[in-house]
Amino acid sequence: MCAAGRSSRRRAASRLRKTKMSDDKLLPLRQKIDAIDAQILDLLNQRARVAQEVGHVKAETNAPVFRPEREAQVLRRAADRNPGPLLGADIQTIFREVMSACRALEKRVVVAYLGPEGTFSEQAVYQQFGHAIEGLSCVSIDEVFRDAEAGTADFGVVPIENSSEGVINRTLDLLLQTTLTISGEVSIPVHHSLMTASGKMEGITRICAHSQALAQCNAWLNQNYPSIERQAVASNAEAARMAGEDQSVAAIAGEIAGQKYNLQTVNAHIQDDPHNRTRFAVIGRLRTAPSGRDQTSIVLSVPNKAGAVYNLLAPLARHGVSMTRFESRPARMGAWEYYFYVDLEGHEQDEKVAQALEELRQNAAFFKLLGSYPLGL
Ligand SMILES: O=C(O)C(=O)C[C@]1(C(=O)O)C=C[C@@H](O)C=C1
Repeated sequence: MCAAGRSSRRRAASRLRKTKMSDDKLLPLRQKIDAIDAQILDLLNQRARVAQEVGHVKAETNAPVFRPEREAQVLRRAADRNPGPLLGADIQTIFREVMSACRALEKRVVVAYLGPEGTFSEQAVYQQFGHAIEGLSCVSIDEVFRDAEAGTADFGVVPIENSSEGVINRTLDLLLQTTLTISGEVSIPVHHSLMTASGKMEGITRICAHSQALAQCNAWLNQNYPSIERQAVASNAEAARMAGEDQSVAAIAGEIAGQKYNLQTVNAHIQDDPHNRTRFAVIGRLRTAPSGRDQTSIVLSVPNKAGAVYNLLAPLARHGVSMTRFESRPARMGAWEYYFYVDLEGHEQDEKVAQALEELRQNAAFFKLLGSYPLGL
């Protein structure tokens, strides 16, 4: 064997010796991990058996299985008591999945969302419910509402506002009409990437994405691909599906959609706002109990006269209720000029909130309580 071959064998033998020395040191540590994992496994199933008993009590009293207020309290407590080194957010992710699995022993909730699979809406579903659920992919926000109203789904998750592009008008319009309530809110960071099947832009004649994503990446597209046609489609995941089937199509989508449809990233994080986030509403037939840190959403309308809105909201200041969000939307139907979507700090069952809501209800030309729910974690 030549010198080079002998040298290569020596290096390989040295690597093997180092690996064996390392494994000898790792063995007792891995045995410690195995012993702790056995305790975790036992404790998880102890917890699951108690959750099953909870499920039996709920079945006897026909009580709702999903309790957003209770889950918010469990997650807050886990993060507050977390001594580290695990990060609080990672501890909450773990406990969310533990509760999701326990809840599924009681009932595997069905959650409708704007599909297809791989959308940010689907990510929001998992952020709220964990993964032990049955997801129902819908082709439109309207269908999500219909499935939740019809009981085909227990809950729906719909986009309500994007930090770059503002409110999702269709969701606001449907919230006005629906019999459903808002029982939760989820906010997730939205990172858009430009993707193609080949990972290159040669031969690309169309860039497809949801209209919101095209708008959120408008400056970047103008800067980098000003001459390629842009086409709005039902969702980013749909754009990813198209790009996976057509070599002339590029998609703006998230990493999950890209992986699902076997796309390669051409450019990552192309959204114009690096802090781009989308807020989702969880809708269902559930009136959520107080969790200790809640928010209440309402819709109001007033006659079109000077100072009407200012006077209308006076009860909030009088009762010391903080307004956290205020959106106006032209009334597409009904007798009023505008509807005002208002988010308040507190739960409808809190005394000062209840008093303020009663005054608003009496003074407003139109009043609808959309729901009280735990503040996003
Ligand atoms: O406490 C309850 O009501 C439960 O059903 C238990 C549990 C949990 O695993 O902690 C599971 C589902 C609920 O949404 C809330 C909490």
